Amino acid sequence: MRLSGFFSLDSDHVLISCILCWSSRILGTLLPSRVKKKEDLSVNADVPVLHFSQAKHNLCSPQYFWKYSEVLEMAALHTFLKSNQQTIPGLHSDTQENCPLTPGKLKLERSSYVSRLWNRWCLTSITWAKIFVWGFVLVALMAGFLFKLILINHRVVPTNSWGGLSWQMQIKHSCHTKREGGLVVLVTGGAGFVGTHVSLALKKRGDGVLGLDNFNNYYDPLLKRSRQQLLKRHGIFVVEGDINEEILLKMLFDLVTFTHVMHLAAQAGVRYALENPASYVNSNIAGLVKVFEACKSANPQPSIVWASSSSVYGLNAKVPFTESDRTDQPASLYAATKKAGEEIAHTYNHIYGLSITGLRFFTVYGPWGRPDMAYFSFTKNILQGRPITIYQGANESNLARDFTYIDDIVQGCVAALDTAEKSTGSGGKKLRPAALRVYNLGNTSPVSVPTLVNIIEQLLKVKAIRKIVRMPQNGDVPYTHANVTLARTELGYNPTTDLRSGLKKFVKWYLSYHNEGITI
Ligand SMILES: O=C(O)[C@H]1O[C@H](OP(=O)(O)OP(=O)(O)OC[C@H]2O[C@@H](n3ccc(=O)[nH]c3=O)[C@H](O)[C@@H]2O)[C@H](O)[C@@H](O)[C@H]1O
Repeated sequence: MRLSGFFSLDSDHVLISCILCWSSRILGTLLPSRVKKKEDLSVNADVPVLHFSQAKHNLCSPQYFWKYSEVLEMAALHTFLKSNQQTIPGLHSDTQENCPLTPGKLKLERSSYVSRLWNRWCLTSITWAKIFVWGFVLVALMAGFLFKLILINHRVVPTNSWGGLSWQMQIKHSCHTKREGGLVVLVTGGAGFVGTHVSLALKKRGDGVLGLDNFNNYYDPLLKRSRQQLLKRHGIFVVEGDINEEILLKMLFDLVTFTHVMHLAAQAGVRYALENPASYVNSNIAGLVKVFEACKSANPQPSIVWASSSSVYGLNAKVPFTESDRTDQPASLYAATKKAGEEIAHTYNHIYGLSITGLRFFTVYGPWGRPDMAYFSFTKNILQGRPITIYQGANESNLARDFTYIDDIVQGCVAALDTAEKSTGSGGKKLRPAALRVYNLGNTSPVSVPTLVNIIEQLLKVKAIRKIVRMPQNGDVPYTHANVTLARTELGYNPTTDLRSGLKKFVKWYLSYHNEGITI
């Protein structure tokens, strides 16, 4: 059972504190029977456990009292007795004089019923009943602690997922290269749309590939499981875990010397940020930092290629979008987190010498795609005879996207990995300046959304029921168009698939996937 990371949880601190506190109380309850002589009853105002005999006029005969962490109560009693010209037999005189109190400010109040019951309980001598009750409380707390320990370990270390010889063997096997100078790549978001395609492309040419995916339910996890099966058939293992699990990342980096990290795990989707903003911060910012941290600490450090987005151009009106254009007007939280990612990349490059390449993807589509995207949901709804909603911009203008086919994107990703310079840090320190790059990966020919629908209708041979509405304030931008000159020059990137050809392949996959009886 692994304990690392466990004790950092606040609730556990509380639980452990409870156990210690109640253990001391139990011991304390059992001890008073041994405190019999007056000389044992000196009070130190600095010590929270107070023993003193009670003044004659108060209640009945002198008895032994003791309390916990109640300096104020003692002080209040002291004030009361002083103002009534009383002393407390059994207390050292200097303690009576030096009590930390301000006469007149505190009032002696009659203790509560529960408190009196508690005192009476404490004053009785040791009994088997008392031992039994306290023993029971202690055992219950320990049981709660152990139960939580098991639960947390179950969550952090799913029995069928992390650790063990077989798990390590699968990782090693998946990372095995089959060509001279082959890359060893950790693909985060490995069971995602782009992650699956990039992993397959790398594996096919003989690189070692390990996937990492949390299989979250942003869209149907069954599709991710199907992609995982596909990857498995090609010898690619996908570790089930989140990029925010630092322990897992450390385990993977300890186990494998990755030459590259293809970081594709992210919270995607522009409009979903209105529903679940925290997931964007968690994955696209916190998760990105965790990945960079793991890479920075690795020795040797891998080179990193990661997915930024065309959405960083935001409200930029200048088209086509070029890498040097302004990106300080994000229209959605998704865009803002991707922009933040680019700035974070700059920091890790600057401080730690990580070689980092950001790729701004332009509305990627194709087989095994994401069901939340328009081309996918339109296909599904048209086939099911359900209406589709088409957004329009100002003055009834059509929205348009530089839809980019997955194979072209894969080509750009692989080229970015191949051309990435090595990171220059070691032992968490930069030794010399490292490469920091950003490229547009688009198709360079925007198509309007109604045209997209026309093509899908023709391919499906089914008419869409169109519902045209004014674009809501949901983070959408009216138009995207990539200038890919830089990627063309430096990566040899060359998109070749037009929207009709790409959608044809998508529809073919969609129909065959559903004919196999899998529902999305
Ligand atoms: O390039 C990116 O960086 C992003 O690309 C993608 O975002 P978008 O370009 O918004 O793609 P997508 O949702 O397919 O909507 C396409 C068009 O259909 C319109 N649209 C959408 C839904 C609908 O019901 N109706 C509609 O008209 C809609 O208004 C839009 O005009 C990725 O999802 C995102 O993760 C990110 O990678």
